[in-house]
Amino acid sequence: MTDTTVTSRPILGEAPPPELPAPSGGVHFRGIMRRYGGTGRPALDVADLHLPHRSFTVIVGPSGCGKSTALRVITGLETPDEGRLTINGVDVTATPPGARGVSMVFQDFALYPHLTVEQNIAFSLRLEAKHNRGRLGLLRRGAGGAGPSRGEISRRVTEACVLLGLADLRHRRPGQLSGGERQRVGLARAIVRRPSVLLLDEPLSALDAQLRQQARAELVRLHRELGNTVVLVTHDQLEALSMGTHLVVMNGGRVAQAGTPEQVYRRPADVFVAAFVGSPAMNLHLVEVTNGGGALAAPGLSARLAGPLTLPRAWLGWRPGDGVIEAGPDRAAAAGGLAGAGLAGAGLVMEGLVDVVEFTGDVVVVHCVSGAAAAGETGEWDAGPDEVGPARWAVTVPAQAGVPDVGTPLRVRVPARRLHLFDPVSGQRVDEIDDDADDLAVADEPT
Ligand SMILES: Nc1ncnc2c1ncn2[C@@H]1O[C@H](COP(=O)(O)OP(=O)(O)OP(=O)(O)O)[C@@H](O)[C@H]1O
Repeated sequence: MTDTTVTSRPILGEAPPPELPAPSGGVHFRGIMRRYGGTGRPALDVADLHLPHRSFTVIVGPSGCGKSTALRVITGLETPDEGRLTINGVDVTATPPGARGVSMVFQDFALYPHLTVEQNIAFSLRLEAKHNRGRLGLLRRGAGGAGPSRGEISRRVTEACVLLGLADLRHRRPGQLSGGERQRVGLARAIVRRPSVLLLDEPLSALDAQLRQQARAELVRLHRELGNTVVLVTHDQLEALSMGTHLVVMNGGRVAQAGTPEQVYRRPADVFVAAFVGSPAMNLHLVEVTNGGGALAAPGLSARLAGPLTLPRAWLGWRPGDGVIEAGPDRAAAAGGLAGAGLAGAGLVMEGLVDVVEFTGDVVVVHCVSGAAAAGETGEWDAGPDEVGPARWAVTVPAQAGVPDVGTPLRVRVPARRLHLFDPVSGQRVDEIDDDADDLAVADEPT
């Protein structure tokens, strides 16, 4: 993780870091705690999180993990019970929302239905001008005073309309716009104030798939053109991984991991992040550590490790896109607990039967079962949290590569550098697999 990304209190870990000088730009959470009702588990508990100046940070996490609370703390709509928030080096913890240089776009865009596009976009600037003139006692004298003048407002509104392709829609009301157009008005209204920080709370969730795709590209382009700091909250895996320069994964009010999308995807810090980030989700198997710590085993699964793993069990993870399908084993091997052939192979070998084939366009997701499930035994198929057994797993293949039939035995090999190991008790990552290294924890070649 680079200096410009983020540090945070680990989910299971030590005390927060000592006082650090605030990074000069961007948004910095320092020991921020927000507890609704003053008791119980905090909705937000962030020891040290820096969203760099001019970055595009995407925040993801399950429902209720504190994403919106984090945005509301940045806007000033929510005051933390503890800690400090700095924006571009200035402590704004006690600064009112309107004076922070922050704009927020909400999920429903919150447009005024009786105002035209142009009036909606100009609204906050007009309010600001009126407020400032009134505050300075200049209203009666009719002077322009502080705040944008009428000409300035008109210029900025025109600029925002052009930037977001709304020039021809200026005189329409929100009810006469499509969802995508409304979304652009919401954005125009936020950027017209020239915020140094732009917050987007699931702004694309109301759009259909095609509009969403266009809107994603528009947001990325807008960020490039405006050069401000953007923070976007989403539930969408594609948005999480594709849009931002930085990704923050939250869980239970805390930052589970922060880094570039690639870092988080390729080296999840714990089993929660591993399971949460990525679609289709990472395959995770609770496995026995065997052979003096040098191998992993479970029904339908075999892996050879380079260095000893000093745990009796581990969570083993691999992404569906990292598996390479080999010639299928015989049905008995797939059903019975792994095939001896796999033991001599590369990092991990999985064997099972094709259960469901999911066509998604260019890629096919092949869902497999192994162990008892593959043998057709009745009862509980999925391994519970304390049971060893890779009952179900998935591998993706290009559609043109040919799709295996349901019921076909399948053998999949996963290179060592694409394996992930986690402590079954703490959930923390325990391997040291490095994308750039040939091999660290798991042997890549047969030994
Ligand atoms: N005003 C409030 N009073 C009491 N509890 C609240 C309040 N607002 C939020 N919470 C609680 O704080 C926690 C975090 O809520 P928050 O809205 O930040 O989550 P979120 O990650 O944005 O969820 P979602 O993805 O569902 O929008 C939740 O447990 C929620 O129930």
